[in-house]
Order: sequence, then structure tokens, then C-alpha cells
Amino acid sequence: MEPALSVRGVSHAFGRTKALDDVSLSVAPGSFTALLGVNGAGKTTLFNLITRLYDNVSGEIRVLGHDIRRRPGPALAALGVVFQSRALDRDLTVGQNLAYHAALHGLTRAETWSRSAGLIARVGLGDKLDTPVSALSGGQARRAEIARALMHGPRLLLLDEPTVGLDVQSRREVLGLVRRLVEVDRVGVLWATHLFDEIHPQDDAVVLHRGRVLATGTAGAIARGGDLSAAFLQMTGLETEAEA
Ligand SMILES: Nc1ncnc2c1ncn2[C@@H]1O[C@H](COP(=O)(O)OP(=O)(O)OP(=O)(O)O)[C@@H](O)[C@H]1O
Repeated sequence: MEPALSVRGVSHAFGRTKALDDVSLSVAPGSFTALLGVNGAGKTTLFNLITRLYDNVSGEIRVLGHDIRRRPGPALAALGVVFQSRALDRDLTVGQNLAYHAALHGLTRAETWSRSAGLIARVGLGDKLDTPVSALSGGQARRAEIARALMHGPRLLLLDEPTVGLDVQSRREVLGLVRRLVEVDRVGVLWATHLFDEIHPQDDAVVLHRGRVLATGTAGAIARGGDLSAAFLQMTGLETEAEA
């Protein structure tokens, strides 16, 4: 079966700064894959390449088998994304934000209304369709963003540190929602984070540090049966740097 996402030998530089250096990873269909890295690891650069905000000039990126350079249309149609910074229009209602996204993807009016009603109920905001985004809490706005990202039925969902800035209850709701999408709908998820308590031992994980992949496998295997954050600190050398 085609991976939901395949990244092979991808590098990217900003002037002399190598943000990504020969990065390879994949996300299986219906898997929750954690992209683990501290600030500056290269997570956002990778997301910007996958979504074609930056041109990918070295290596290959495929979404559901579609090369993002040669077949950008089908690749982007199979992809949903929740960026790190908030991306809803705060003056529009939740329903209007979803409808605008649906229009960009060519959904009909009927499809738009049936999908937005279904998705907004799914993310627990059934009574908020006509509420302006400015009146939502941070956690509700995140869940609305996830609903928007799902409007066109993507098979791969990218989320860039989606729980940063949320309280403990909202973090749990957002994470639970995304895990259900993986388990029930078999969406492939790439979840970028530096919050290790979000990761289960059976999750797939990729350790990215200073633009390089240091480890891939299940989080449990990477942690070698111990604590994931301790294994991460040791692997990246951050533990030694902090002691020095
Ligand atoms: N537009 C840019 N111009 C120059 N350098 C950049 C630019 N974007 C990122 N970088 C550099 O590339 C490297 C990777 O940054 P990136 O934002 O991808 O990391 P990140 O893992 O997403 O970190 P954060 O969690 O802080 O967003 C860093 O050294 C960063 O300073």
C-alpha cells in the first residue's frame, strides 16, 4: 500500500543555514506519526516543503503516491494541514471559514453544508457553526481549524505543534480528536511536537534535530523501554549541552 506520506532525501537551506539535511521519513495510512524536535529542528521547514509553500528542489516528496512537484493537484487534494500559527479568519463565523475552504477545493454548496455540519459536530462544536471565530476559546478554534482541514476529505493530515498554548483540557480534546481520526477514519497523521507526554509508546516517531533525522521507529523502541524525553535528550546531545 502507498504510504500516506513519503519523504526521500530532502534537503533545504536558507543561505548558509541547512534547515533540512537529507531527510527521509514516511507516514503509513492510518498511522499516528510523531515528528519530535525542539525549536529550530526543521519541522516547520519540512511542513512548508510538503505543502509547497517552499519549492522542494532536492529529494522527493510524495503524498498518497503523488509526487508534489509533478502532480501537485492530486497531492494537495489528498493533504490537510493545520499550521502552527492560527489561520482562521476571526471576523467570519466557523461555518463561513469552512465554506471558504470548501470553495477553494471545488466542493458544491450541497457538499459544503453537509460536510461542515457533520465535521463541526464531530469536533464537538455542533452549536458553533454561526459563531464568529473571535468568540471561540483557543481550544475550540483549534478544533474548528481541524474541521476546516478535513473539509475536502484528505487522507494525510499534517499538524504543526497544534496544542501549544492550550490548557490541559483543550490539549487532551485536540489530541483525542486526532487520534480518533487515525483509528476510525484511517487518516495518516504527522504530528509535530516537542511535548513528549502526547506520544504513546506504540506511535511511530521520527526524531529530527538540527535538520537531520536521528531515529525512526515506534516511540517505545526509540525510548528503549525507558523515558522518551530522556532518550531524546541523550540522542540529540542536549542533555550534555545543558550540563556543560
Ligand atoms: N525563513 C527563514 N530564513 C532563514 N532561516 C530560517 C527560515 N526559516 C527557518 N530558518 C532556520 O532554519 C532552521 C529550521 O527552522 P524551522 O522553523 O523549520 O524549525 P522548527 O523545528 O519548526 O522550530 P520551531 O518549533 O521554532 O518553529 C532554523 O535554524 C531556523 O533558524
